[in-house]
Amino acid sequence: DPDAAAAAEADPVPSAGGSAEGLAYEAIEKVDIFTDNATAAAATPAASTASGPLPAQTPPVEGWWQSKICSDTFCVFTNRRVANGRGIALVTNLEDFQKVERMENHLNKGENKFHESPPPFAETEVVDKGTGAVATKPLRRGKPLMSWSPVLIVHRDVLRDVKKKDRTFLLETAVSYLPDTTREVFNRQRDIAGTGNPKSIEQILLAHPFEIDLGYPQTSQQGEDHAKHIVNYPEVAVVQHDCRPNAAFYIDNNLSFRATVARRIAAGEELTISYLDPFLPRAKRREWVKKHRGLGKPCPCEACVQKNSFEQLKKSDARMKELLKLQAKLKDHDSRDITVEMIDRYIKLFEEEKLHIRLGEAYETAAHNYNYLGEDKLAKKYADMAVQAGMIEGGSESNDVIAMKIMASDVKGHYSYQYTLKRLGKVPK
Ligand SMILES: C[S@@+](CC[C@H](N)C(=O)[O-])C[C@H]1O[C@@H](n2cnc3c(N)ncnc32)[C@H](O)[C@@H]1O
Repeated sequence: DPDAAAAAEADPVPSAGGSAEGLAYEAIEKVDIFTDNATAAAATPAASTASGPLPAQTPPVEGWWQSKICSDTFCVFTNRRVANGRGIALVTNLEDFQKVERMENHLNKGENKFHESPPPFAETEVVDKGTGAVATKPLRRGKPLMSWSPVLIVHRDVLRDVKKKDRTFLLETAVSYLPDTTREVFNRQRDIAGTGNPKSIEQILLAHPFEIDLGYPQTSQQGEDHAKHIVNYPEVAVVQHDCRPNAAFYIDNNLSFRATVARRIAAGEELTISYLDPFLPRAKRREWVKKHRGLGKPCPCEACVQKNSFEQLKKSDARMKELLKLQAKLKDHDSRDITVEMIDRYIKLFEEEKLHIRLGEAYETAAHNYNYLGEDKLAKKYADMAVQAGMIEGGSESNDVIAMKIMASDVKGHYSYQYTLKRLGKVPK
């Protein structure tokens, strides 16, 4: 996909201001990297130090390890045994590395599997999109699909602050430290279609922007420090974007990526996730996809493209406008004019707009609002549905699921019961 490659080259960084030029910068040491790796040849050694190359650095078989391959405060780290031998590599600063190191027990809990074996989808060419994952059988809502621990974690500022040649070297070195099987899986995503023209690691990171935040940096001197990291899950790479996707995903407390079917998928239908916020206005979604998904073309999915009838698109825009307006009212405890019909309409709009990856939020808002009006049976029904949807969208340990379980267990005992009626002095005697 040379167009995508060119696009990524031209605009490689989701620029948050500033550039590599003019920043304090330290040349990284030239090293002979780990010899047993397949990608070493592709690595571009950065400027050598005056004293010449350092001896080879070989990570230990077990344990956390800090290489001396750094650029400024960003270094390459690894643990080749963690997550039951899957291993992990990082390019980040010492403090954020230590946060991940402390998560070892969590990383070891990664399930690292497709929930069905072989997975119920196959890699297939999708018209206008490239290689994607297509269902090989019908899949029901709620079916868990996959759970994978991360193999590469890169501080977001590496892509902004480290010079291209050096960051390429850091990234290639990090991947070279992964155990053989993991490295092979990683490298496969660089050329899924088998064109013989692999993507750079940076293109891979930007093509599928999963982000985690490791929390507020303790050593922060300036307000602009942050701990946002781009994370790679190679097995997920084949799943392409749709603004109205049929699979939901979240990153769990163990940093594992988990995907679940969000609406019924027919055999032969592409399995998709949303790479961006599905609530963005359509124009923004189109713009984003065009810029970041390569090909220089908008996303060909139904929710974005012009090839659908203009009427359909206008309807979708109108639905979103109505939905957001209703949502603002329903989320405001002080609204006085909410009716059962408005709540029903709100839910219907989610379904019509195919926002199946956000039903948890819709059902939760509905449950609260029915309860405000004293409609305890409907409140209970939607609280239960919010629990089910929340498991798909954020997992059983997510705050929303816990809160909705509590509400469902006793709707009349919940603060929201008859809240609006009481405020308006309308509580039936
Ligand atoms: C993580 S990869 C997905 C697998 C990819 N098709 C491949 O062969 O490597 C992300 C890339 O897939 C393509 N892609 C994903 N979703 C797309 C969409 N909705 N429309 C067009 N291209 C898409 C873009 O080229 C994007 O950079």
